[in-house]
Amino acid sequence: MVESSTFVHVPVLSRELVEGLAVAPGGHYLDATVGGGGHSSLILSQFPDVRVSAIDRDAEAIAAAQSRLSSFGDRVSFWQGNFSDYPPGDTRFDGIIADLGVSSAQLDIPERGFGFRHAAALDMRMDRRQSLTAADLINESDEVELANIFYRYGEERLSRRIARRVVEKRPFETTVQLAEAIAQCYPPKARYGRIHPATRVFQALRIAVNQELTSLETFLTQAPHWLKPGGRIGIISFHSLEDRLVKHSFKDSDLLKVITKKPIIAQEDELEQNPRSRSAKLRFAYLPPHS
Ligand SMILES: C[S@@+](CC[C@H](N)C(=O)[O-])C[C@H]1O[C@@H](n2cnc3c(N)ncnc32)[C@H](O)[C@@H]1O
Repeated sequence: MVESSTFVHVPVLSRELVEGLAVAPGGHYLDATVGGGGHSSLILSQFPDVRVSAIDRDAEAIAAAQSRLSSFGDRVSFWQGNFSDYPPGDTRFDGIIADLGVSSAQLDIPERGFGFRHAAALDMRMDRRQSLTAADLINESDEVELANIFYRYGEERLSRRIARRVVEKRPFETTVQLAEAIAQCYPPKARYGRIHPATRVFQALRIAVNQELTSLETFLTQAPHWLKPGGRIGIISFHSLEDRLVKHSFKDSDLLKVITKKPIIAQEDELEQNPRSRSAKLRFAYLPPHS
């Protein structure tokens, strides 16, 4: 179990997310990706009479958020699982937020296998009750399948070359072994650029292992039904495929009306302080009061 002090995540677009949610006095909010509890903590502390139901599929994130939000007592409750499987029962929310992808805390804990700075087993499962790991995908998928994953989810130009090398060199056990094999597919100069050549493939593998896009698609079809009339939904995405799904599901929804025609992005001050905010896009929609 990870101590909450080691599970640190600086939330992005916090001000914009909380403002855009237009929090109602006494309201009940769903944080579908509580992570380290940053966004929920802001909502609970700024609005003393609201409640938050918090979801995360990662047990360590839930433990960290429970500890961070303990001072709010029974104003906050937790559910561990995929937001696409959430059972809201008869509860309807005044607002729903999701801040997609991986947290810096998950990336920074070597044993989780999301990063490649330290040697660790190729895991990458957000929910460790799931059996499929990154090692399974890397060591068992065929070459075409791997190339497709690297290209589609990582926009990796050398997807085929990397897939061929992976198949030649496998089995891989550790993150570092895989990162080195990927780097060797690049000319030496490119290996020392600002972004490590394995970054895109690692992102792609993570998205595939956790089936992030299918989970998001299911969530986007269900979440509008969990809102009270007038309730808002705000989603932060970090990947162009995710943002496209969010944009189209809001625009094409029979239930929702779009609030943000263009996505909200981070301001200069946040971009300087938190490089992760560079790719963040926030979109809002609402359920009209008389729907
Ligand atoms: C960017 S972090 C959220 C950080 C959080 N907003 C904060 O302020 O600390 C994303 C979190 O979403 C979780 N997550 C990603 N996909 C999920 C899904 N389909 N269902 C539930 N949780 C998910 C991850 O485990 C991770 O903890």
